[in-house]
Amino acid sequence: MPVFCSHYTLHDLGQLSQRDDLGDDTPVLRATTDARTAVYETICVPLTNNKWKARWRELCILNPNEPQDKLAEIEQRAEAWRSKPAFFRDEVTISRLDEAEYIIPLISDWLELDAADDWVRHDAEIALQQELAYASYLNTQCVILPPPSNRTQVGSYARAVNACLNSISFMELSIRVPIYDAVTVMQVPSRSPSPVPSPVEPASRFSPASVETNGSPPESNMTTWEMWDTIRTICGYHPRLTLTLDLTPPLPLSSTVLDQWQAEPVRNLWLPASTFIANAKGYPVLPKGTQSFIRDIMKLQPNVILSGTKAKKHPRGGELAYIQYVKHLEKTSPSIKAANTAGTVENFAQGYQDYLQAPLQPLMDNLQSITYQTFEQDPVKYRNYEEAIYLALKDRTQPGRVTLCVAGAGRGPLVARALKAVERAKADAFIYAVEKNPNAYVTLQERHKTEWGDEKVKLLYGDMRALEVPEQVDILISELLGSFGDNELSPECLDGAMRFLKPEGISIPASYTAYIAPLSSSRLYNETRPSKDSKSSETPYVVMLHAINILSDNGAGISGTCGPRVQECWEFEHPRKDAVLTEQGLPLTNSHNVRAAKLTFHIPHAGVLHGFGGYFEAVLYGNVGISIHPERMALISKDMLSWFPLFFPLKDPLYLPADAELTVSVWRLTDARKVWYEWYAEAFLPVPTSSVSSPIWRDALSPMSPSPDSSFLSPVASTPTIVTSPLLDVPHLTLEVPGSMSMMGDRQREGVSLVKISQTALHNPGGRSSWIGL
Ligand SMILES: C[S@@+](CC[C@H](N)C(=O)[O-])C[C@H]1O[C@@H](n2cnc3c(N)ncnc32)[C@H](O)[C@@H]1O
Repeated sequence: MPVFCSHYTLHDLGQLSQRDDLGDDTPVLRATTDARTAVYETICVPLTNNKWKARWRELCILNPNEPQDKLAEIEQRAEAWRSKPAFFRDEVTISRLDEAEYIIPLISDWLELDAADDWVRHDAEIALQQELAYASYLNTQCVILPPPSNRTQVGSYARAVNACLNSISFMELSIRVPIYDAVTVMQVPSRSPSPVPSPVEPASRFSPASVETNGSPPESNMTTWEMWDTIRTICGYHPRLTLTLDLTPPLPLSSTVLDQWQAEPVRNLWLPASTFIANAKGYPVLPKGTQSFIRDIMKLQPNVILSGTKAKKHPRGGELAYIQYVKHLEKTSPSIKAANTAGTVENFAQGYQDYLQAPLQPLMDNLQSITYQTFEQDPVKYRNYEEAIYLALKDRTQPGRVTLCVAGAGRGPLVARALKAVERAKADAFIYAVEKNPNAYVTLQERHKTEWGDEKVKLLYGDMRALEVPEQVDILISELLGSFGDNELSPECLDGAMRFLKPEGISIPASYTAYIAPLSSSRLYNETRPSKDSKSSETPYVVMLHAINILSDNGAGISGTCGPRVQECWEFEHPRKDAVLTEQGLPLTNSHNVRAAKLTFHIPHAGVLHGFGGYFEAVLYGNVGISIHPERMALISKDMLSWFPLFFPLKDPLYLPADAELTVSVWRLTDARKVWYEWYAEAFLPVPTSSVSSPIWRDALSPMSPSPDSSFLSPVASTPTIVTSPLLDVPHLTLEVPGSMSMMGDRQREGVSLVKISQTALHNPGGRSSWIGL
């Protein structure tokens, strides 16, 4: 549940201090009582007051027009302060420990950590350390830092914050960042102390207004998200660095640009009364775009800080109308509603969001009963399997007894569903149930004795790749699927089981397909980063993806060659026709289960790539399937609980500018003992050909590439490397557009080259960090 917080300004506290009924209360204590009576949980107050601001300015911003002896005296005092920074009691708003209990302190917003002037930055950093040390002493959990305002000095701001993070333990530093691009570059910082006369050499600290003339960097047009990205990157993705997203600026027309924030550690939303508009009755409401942004971001459960609500900006409703309205948005947030509805994945996954789990190895390991029990809670998977078996039975034209085999029966739920389907189809059927887990086999024996009986079911104990079955069957049913389809070795196990399927027999599932999408998620990056364990960033994890953003869209990109937002890697079909078999009907090698994919994604907005989401979709029989594909799961197997996606991490984040084209290579590889995945990515930026002197043309298409038009050359040495769009890479360098592509603006593609801008390492070569045992 988000915590609601009321912002009190120094002016508000000043007014409270004038009240006759204050008694023993301080203004902060009274503000806390008032807010908590009015359904807020906490209050947010400036940590310091104008007395501190005046002292700091007096010490740190010198006026060169002052007489020399006065300047020398101030400098003495300033040095004394720098050597032992401390507050006087009347410079802080919270001087009693009991005042601090329900407080989120705001660090002084006039501190210019990003001032253009070196001295101002230097002294602002000392003051920041002083304020943070005091807030930490007060035992506050989180403080809010003012936003950077001078984008050319964001690096200095971030360096100072990083120094504070490393010197102060426990406390979270939350940077207030405007949600959208409303901050302008300031040649003269707006928070600069009072106007000062022109500078005198050499003491540049005399004047913050004198800056950014000679040799200063050009004005930056960073978006606010890029500004945040710079800060958190400089701070090394510090786990105690969070965001206070300021909703003061109006939102952009395109909401997808705001999706970036979904993947960030948003701790607080700063929501001023001025963002609200009055509805027809005069009550405060939010514009449509802001409503839907807040509903979406509620899945991160940020605290909501309401500001300026006492100012009577809107004719009706009073102060409480704002909080009531935001609470209504929270209640109607799709993710909160889903989380509160029994039977949904979101409800089932409570507590598992973004929690990394090692994928199961059901072939190598024997599963625990509790794991089977968790599978068996899934209402959708078994329903769809039953339906697929039922349809397969109904479609049969041959008369007589039908034989089925459940390969990998576990504790027997698919045997029970197969029996139900047989009953519904009124078929004469016999079922073999194969299982290699000796412990689950006891449960199977129990159910066989008490529920199923010899007439309907025969149990077979052993590995389906080696076991002999008394007769070939008509329908082979299995569920050996992982989050990426083939990652629990279904292809290898079913290769072994195909011996006991009749030549014209049916496999349920008939096929399964692996998909990936490029993801941003600072949380998952933090969990898998190499500093913890070098293997951790080369291991695919099962994870209920939550605070993430899929960076790609369905656009073809400027080159016209990008695929959809979530793309297919490869497919496995059963029964399969391509393997060379031994006399025993087993494949000679596992080469036919090797796969490779090279996929190109369009990245519409700047973002940081932290890894890939891995998903699968399976055709069970006919039009019955199961899917965790993010865009199709609701249509194919809504509320199916058995699989969370896979996350393929990257060791290092890869920054992608807007309109970049990302080429991702993934391999499924194998030797005699194991199967593993390797992956890497390259980023390209389309530029007009005229600006490219000599493009390096790509080689012929790789024979491994499943889709010829998504293949790129392997990286070449020089940086930046220039390659052409795959579409342009045809014999004689003529532009031949395949039929499906010809709709994409040829005008755009003509004259467009792709400049390579970055690349990741190859992850998990040879399966050195993660593999699945055969
Ligand atoms: C994912 S579980 C599914 C269990 C059950 N069919 C269900 O749907 O609840 C896969 C089962 O297949 C078994 N299994 C995996 N590989 C096998 C093999 N090569 N031979 C026999 N059983 C196998 C595992 O022990 C496990 O019980």
